[in-house]
Amino acid sequence: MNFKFSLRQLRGQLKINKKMFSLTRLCHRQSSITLRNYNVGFSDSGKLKFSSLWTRNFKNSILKDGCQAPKRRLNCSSIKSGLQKPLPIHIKLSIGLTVTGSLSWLQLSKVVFCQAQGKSRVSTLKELSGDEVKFDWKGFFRLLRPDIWRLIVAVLAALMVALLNIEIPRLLGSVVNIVARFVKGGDSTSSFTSEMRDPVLTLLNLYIFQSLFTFLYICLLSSVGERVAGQMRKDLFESIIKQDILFFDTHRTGEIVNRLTSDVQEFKSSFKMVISQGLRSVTQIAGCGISLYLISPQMAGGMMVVIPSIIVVGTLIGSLLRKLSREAQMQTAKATIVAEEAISNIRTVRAFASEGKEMDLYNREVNESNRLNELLGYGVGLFQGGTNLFLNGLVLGTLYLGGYLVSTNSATPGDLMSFLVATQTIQRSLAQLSLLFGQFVRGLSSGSRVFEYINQQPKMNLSGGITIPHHSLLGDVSFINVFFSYPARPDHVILRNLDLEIPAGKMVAIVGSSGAGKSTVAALLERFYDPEKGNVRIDGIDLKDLDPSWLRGHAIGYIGQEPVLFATSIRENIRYGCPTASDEEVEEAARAANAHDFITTFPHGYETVVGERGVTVSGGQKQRIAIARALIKKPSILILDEATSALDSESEKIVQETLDKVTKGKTVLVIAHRLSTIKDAHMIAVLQKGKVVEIGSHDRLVRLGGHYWNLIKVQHGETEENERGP
Ligand SMILES: Nc1ncnc2c1ncn2[C@@H]1O[C@H](COP(=O)(O)OP(=O)(O)OP(=O)(O)O)[C@@H](O)[C@H]1O
Repeated sequence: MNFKFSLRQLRGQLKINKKMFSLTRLCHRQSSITLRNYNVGFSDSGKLKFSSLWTRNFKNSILKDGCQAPKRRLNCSSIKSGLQKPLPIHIKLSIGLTVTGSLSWLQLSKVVFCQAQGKSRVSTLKELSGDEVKFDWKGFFRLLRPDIWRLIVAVLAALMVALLNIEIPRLLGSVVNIVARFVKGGDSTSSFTSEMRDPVLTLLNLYIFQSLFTFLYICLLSSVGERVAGQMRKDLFESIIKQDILFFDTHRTGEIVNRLTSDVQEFKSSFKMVISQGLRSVTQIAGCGISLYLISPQMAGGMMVVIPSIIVVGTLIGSLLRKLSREAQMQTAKATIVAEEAISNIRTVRAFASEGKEMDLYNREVNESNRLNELLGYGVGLFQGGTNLFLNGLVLGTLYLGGYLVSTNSATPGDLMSFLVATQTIQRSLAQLSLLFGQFVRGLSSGSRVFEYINQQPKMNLSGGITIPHHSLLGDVSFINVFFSYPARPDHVILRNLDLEIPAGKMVAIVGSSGAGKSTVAALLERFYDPEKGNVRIDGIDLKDLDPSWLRGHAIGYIGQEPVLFATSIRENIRYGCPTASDEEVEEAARAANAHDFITTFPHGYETVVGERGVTVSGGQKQRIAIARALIKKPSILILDEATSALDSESEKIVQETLDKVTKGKTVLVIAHRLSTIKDAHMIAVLQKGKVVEIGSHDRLVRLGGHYWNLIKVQHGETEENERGP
């Protein structure tokens, strides 16, 4: 059994006791799933030792189920192991045969190694637990706290509306009784008007107060709902934007945006509806129930038998609908992700003439979403139709029973009227509750998804640590014995034992074949990730001790292959590098980046708004704006990650001249594909499989005739090939 984890990775990921821990490997092959649990210990020499604890094979039957009915869940409950505790394991097989699982017992290890179709990945327990995320009530009340008084007043107003409703049936009953009395011949001592005045005026007052309270609670609840949703969005965005780069490596943009938009929206609607209508319905049911009892205990008794049974049946059906609703929501999100990816990568889609394919893919997801939503609609329709039938039957029953009591003089026509109105109120409230239940559940699941991200703590803080004053920062960079794998693929070691020194003010180039790990070196210098072993230092200080926001905001300037500009003015794009920069400083940076001249030729000059993703400026111009953006923070260290490789030869020449000019006197790490651009570098390091295999000046490496020479030969061949043309 060969685990390709390094010891440090495991420790880092699992936060386990160093002596011993257990690890479960899910291995998915064509015909079976194997779960193997290992005890992992350390030999005297410090090497990892695995001893198999138990193995379970799940053969065709389970697999077939899972394959033929994608997304179906399989429960392999209570697999006993050699450990002291039973290990209940729940495996979820989803489409595409990705094996995930939620191993609730895993207190020792938080990471499960999954292998599916030969591809392996490590997932955190949280990731694996999927939709099992709980709603964070504490977090919710924290959001509510600033508006608690508004909420309390809103709740009281909603209660008042409900309480006033309770009195209405009785008053209507008394009105009916007066009418009935006058129909029979009336009372000679008083007139119809004087008899009617009191109940009618009271009713009118009640209706007016009800309207006022309704207005009050709706206004207050809307404002509380909006504020809570707004704060939720802010907290969510703050949490997302602060997440480690790993988070963005492992979550799709569409999924993240979905939580920020539809999930918050859904939660807000549910919140408002549940509090206003839910509270009102419950109070009305209770209040009208009491008045029913006061009017006629016999009829109220009959109702008390019927209503709880409706609630039980309603709850059962509601929980089925809830499951369906969650699936429908997830499917809708899936469709959004497909659309989002296609739209944001429209150029690639167009270049491959894949519009049809994308449409098919989207249509398929939308069709599935429609199917589930339609199914949900049928379910809800059936449920509501059934509830209506039942409740109307209830009214009819009341009329029948009440009519009988009136005919035997056990009740007055007014009692019957009161009873009917109260029953109708209860009926409406129950129907409302049945609707609300689905909404409540949808709101909870959306809220859980939002809080899941809000509560996710990044491992790396964005600020805090040492800052070096600008005048004393030399810009000496060193990589010392660095080992690194991307957290999303810990089994794949990218850098091993990397040693690299970039003396202050010098330029060091990294070359090597594609995938050798060149950009990874730059990512580590920007501290997007921490090395698993070894250190990256600036002026002898470990990056981990430096303030990351100072590091990225002041010390290092990055110029990449495909600069992304924001859809705002050129001035604001340059100022993005240093928000406090004055207009003069912006122009100074643009001049340094050879961008001022072309910017001033635009009709709106620096105020020209670049289109989405910077499409209104050419590649070379975009790159020079990006250079100005990097220069404005006056960094001591510059990273040029294939900064000219996406440009045509004319733009490349201009940008290269710019770069030659701006890099003078700075510590520069250049990642270069075109070797001709780095001939003058102080040092060239050849990277192969994450290791520096050759280092020296261009001349020295050419003389050596090794890896660098081979790269030059290959590139020379490519160039000739290109020049000759097809
Ligand atoms: N975010 C990531 N998560 C997981 N693996 C990654 C990530 N980024 C890069 N890799 C992997 O790391 C390896 C090195 O990638 P890197 O981008 O550093 O190579 P490179 O030498 O810069 O290649 P190129 O010249 O093609 O840009 C590749 O195998 C790549 O698949």
